[in-house]
Amino acid sequence: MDWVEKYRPQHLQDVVGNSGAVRLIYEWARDWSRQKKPLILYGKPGTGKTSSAYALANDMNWEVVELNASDQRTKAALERVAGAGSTTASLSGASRKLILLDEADNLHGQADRGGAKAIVEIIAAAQQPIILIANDYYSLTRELKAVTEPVQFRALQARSIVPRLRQICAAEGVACDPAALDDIANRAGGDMRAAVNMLYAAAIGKEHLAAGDVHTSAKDERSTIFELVGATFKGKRDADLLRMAVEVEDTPDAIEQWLEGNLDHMPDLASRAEGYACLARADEYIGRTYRRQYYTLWRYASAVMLLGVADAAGGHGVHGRIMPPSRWQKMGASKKQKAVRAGLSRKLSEMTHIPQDALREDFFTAITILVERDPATYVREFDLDADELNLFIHDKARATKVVKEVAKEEKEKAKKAAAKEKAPTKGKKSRDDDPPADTGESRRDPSPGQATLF
Ligand SMILES: Nc1ncnc2c1ncn2[C@@H]1O[C@H](COP(=O)(O)OP(=O)(O)OP(=O)(O)O)[C@@H](O)[C@H]1O
Repeated sequence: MDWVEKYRPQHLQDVVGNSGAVRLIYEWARDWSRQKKPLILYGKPGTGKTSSAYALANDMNWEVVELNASDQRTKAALERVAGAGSTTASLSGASRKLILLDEADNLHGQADRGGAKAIVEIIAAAQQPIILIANDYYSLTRELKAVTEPVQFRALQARSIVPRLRQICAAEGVACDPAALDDIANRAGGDMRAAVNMLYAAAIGKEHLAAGDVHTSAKDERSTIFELVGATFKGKRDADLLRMAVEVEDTPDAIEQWLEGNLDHMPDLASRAEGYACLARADEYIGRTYRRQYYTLWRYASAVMLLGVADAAGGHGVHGRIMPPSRWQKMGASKKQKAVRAGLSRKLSEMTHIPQDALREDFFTAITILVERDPATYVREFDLDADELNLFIHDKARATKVVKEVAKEEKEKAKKAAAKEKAPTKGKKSRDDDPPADTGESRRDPSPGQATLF
């Protein structure tokens, strides 16, 4: 089992740092009543938000019901677990149910805005304690902020991280040089998950961890995804593949996309089919990992896909160059990007009446080329915000600038149009052929250019 999961805090008192936040959570739970607002734990990754929620439930003897796949978070599902009809006691004898909603910045998932509103209403009137988790508080909707209580988790100090690493080393029987632990803690950037992962990569299989060991396993010298994909198709030893999978920065779902992209080019149909079957199986584990927040399953996902694809490829190597996944697949890297990508796909699909999957598969590259050539025009055509534009041009500063400039132009146009309307019409010949003022709404009509494009 990897150490991140093995050493997840079981009780609130095991949570390192953020003592104010932990106390707040405990007091909220101790005096919980229906009048209390749900909590939103927010802050940087790897600071203990999810762990604290689980530790709290454990300390309070509450059962955890986690709804974190967007398709589970329908109004009906939430109503069932949190609404008026939900019972307090559970079958397991736990006194209450703690409802956990991760990715609160993408609360409504597939639902439209109306669905999101309904979900916020259920949260506000919940009959069970609810904890939401988010990275960025400022990306949450105003409605959600109004019905919840924020609890911030700050990046951890290196001096708080070191004792935890020391404990883990002691439990694993690894003698450690204090300078090695200081080094890891300083590199982790306040993220305990990153620190524990670095410790694992540096210390696994060793009896003694020296300062130099950390350097050799540090970020820059760890295996890259290119090396991992190459090694898989060449059929490197199982143990090496699994070690490399721990070292690369990418999550198993990203590794899966890389393998899939390269499987596509394998000439032998039977081997390709065998490889896809392994990816499908791994995908089930990945889905379950996210749904249950049970990260041990990630290990199975990695093992199934790497060893399975290595077997299918039969050591013949990658056919041609190692290819990164397609632009569209790569965009799914972070939670926030996923939400932006899903929103964009939905929006473009509604505007163009092309199903989302066809848009992604057949039109995305063409749209990208057009947007890259003339971002301002497509910000207007597709009503893109800066995050959406950034998905195409991969330059956040430029995307923000373009979107701001377009908004400014639009505002000026609207102002001019309003002034024109107010101006006395006396003496002015009414002209039916005057172009209509450019209101925001007209932007949604497909232009002739769009019609030919799609
Ligand atoms: N404050 C902490 N004390 C002890 N261990 C921690 C702490 N924060 C994180 N960890 C370690 O990192 C792992 C991940 O932590 P957790 O899932 O709670 O982070 P998170 O803040 O919810 O991150 P994310 O925003 O990425 O979901 C835990 O399993 C544990 O090993």
